[in-house]
Formats: sequence, structure tokens, C-alpha cells
Amino acid sequence: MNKDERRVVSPWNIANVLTVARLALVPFFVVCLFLPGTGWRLAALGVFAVASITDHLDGELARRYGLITDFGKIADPIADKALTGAALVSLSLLGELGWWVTIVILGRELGITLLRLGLLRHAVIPASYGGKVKTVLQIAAIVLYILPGVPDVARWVVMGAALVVTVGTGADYVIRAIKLRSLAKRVRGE
Ligand SMILES: O=P(O)(O)OC[C@H](O)CO
Repeated sequence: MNKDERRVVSPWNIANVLTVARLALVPFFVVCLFLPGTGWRLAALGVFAVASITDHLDGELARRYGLITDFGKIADPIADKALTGAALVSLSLLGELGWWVTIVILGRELGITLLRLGLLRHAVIPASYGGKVKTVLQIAAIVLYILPGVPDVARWVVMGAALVVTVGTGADYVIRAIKLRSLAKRVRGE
């Protein structure tokens, strides 16, 4: 074991603080989105953009400075889901996005979160590369829905891609979880 592996990383590091800050921005984003007028819409877009940038930043800082913690591996996807979930539900409540899209995406996100938490005693399942691509696509689609005047076809193409990757990566996590569980059982000799 080298010095770095022995080093204990506090969960209260800059990467995790950014993750928690993203979570804290969610209510401000929702309030701005529901307030009438283009000014508030653009404010909602600004808050959403800042929160989304922290998604990229926290992972980058954690990797670069060795700040990867189990707390971060669990909290980062939860903060992402809270932000995108709040945006999707709000857009559906405003009548700007079909409820079925929100339900499919939230169903996948909730299911994978429960799967992650359920497997915690065996291992922490971090976000996969596909999961990160999925989040970027969801964020891009949501931005197109929030921005006034974007053609419907552009919104649909990006949201369609987000839906496909969301469901596909969800299935991939389920397969990984099944393999992990049977491996853990074999190790315990069950
Ligand atoms: O697909 P998930 O559940 O691993 O979530 C991915 C994260 O949101 C990427 O930052």
C-alpha cells in the first residue's frame, strides 16, 4: 500500500462541497423557472448552468487532487438527479414537456439510486462513462427546453437521445449489479 492509498480523504473537501452546493441551488432554480417573464426564465437558465458546471468541476477536482470519497461517489449522482429531476418535473408541471418523458427518466434515476444504495454493503457503484454522457445529454435537452424560441424538433432530437442513453445505461447498471451480487455471494461461499 503506498502513501496515497493510506491517505484518509475528508468528505468535506472542495469536490464534495461543490456537489452539496449543486443540491442547494435546486430550489432557487425551480423558483426562477416558475416566475413569469423572460427575465426569470433566463435567471433559471443561469442557475441551471452554474449548477451543471459544478457537476463537471467536482468530478474533475476529485480526480485531479485525489479527493475521491465514497460520500462523493454516492452524493454526486444524487445531486445530478435532484437537479435534472427538478427541471423535468417543473417543465412537465408548466405543460412544456410530456409527463411520460419525465416519468421514464425519473423511473430510471430512482431505480438506479435505490440499486446503488441497496448494494452499498457489497460495494459502491460509481457513475459509469455512459452515465456521465447521459447526464450531459439530459442537461443539454433541458437547456433547450428552458431557452425561449428553440424549435421543437431540436428539443425532441436531443431529448430523444437523452431518453435512449438514460434507459440503456440503466440496463447496464442492472447487469453490473447482478454480476456484483453473485460475485459477493461466491466470495462468501453462499
Ligand atoms: O447514471 P448515473 O446514475 O451513474 O449518474 C451519472 C452521474 O449523474 C454523472 O455525473
